[in-house]
Amino acid sequence: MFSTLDWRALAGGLDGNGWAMLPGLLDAGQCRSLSALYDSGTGFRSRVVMARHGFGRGEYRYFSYPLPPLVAAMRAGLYPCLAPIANEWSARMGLAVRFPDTHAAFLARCHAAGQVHPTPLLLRYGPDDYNCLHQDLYGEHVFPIQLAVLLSCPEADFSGGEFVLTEQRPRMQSRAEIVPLRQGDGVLFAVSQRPMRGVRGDYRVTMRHGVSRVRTGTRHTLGVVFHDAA
Ligand SMILES: O=C(O)CCC(=O)C(=O)O
Ligand SMILES: [Fe+2]
Repeated sequence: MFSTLDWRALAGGLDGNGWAMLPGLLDAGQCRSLSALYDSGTGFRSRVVMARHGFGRGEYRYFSYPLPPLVAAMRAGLYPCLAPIANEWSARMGLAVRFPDTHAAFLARCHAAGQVHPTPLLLRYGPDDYNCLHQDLYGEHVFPIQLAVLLSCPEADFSGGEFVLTEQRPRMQSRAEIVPLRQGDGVLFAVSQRPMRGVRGDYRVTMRHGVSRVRTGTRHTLGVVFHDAA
């Protein structure tokens, strides 16, 4: 399903910048039907009001299993394309962990360690809502790349609310990047750490992501994390 994408270019973006765009991953109808699930409130295991936890302002809901077919297909379909990149990152960072070829095998590992709760989620932001810079870590097992898809249409449905990534290199101050997503665009990005080539070999950089303040309207996002939660 995703094997026809230009994975050399995508791996180049992930290696170089810590993120890569998947333009037009979902069409407008798919975006609308996923967004509509949010308010229907069915098919979710929990709802989080971000302000209650100091995560920002806005809310999100984690899907329950079974995931909506489209979400399940993206999670299982992207994983095998990402696992080789994740394995190269592990090797370059001197980590022992290696990721199996299939998402089912990786989930079995998560589940055996007690990480059994599904992590794909829908987020909803209204005026003045935002998402603090964070990392989606849910236990010992971490797949180092995740996906977010913008379901709303910038300028038509909302203004502000930009997807922000920061990268912190050892002994240096953080730098930020904005990913200019349109409706249906996906962004693959590093969950927490990735290797960066330096003159004396690879070193680790720390990534965080968040969303700047929504000025007007409503913004929905789909988040797909590949590890499950404890
Ligand atoms: O709403 C967004 O664009 C970011 C969502 C997020 O934090 C995630 O998908 O992990
Ligand atoms: Fe996140």
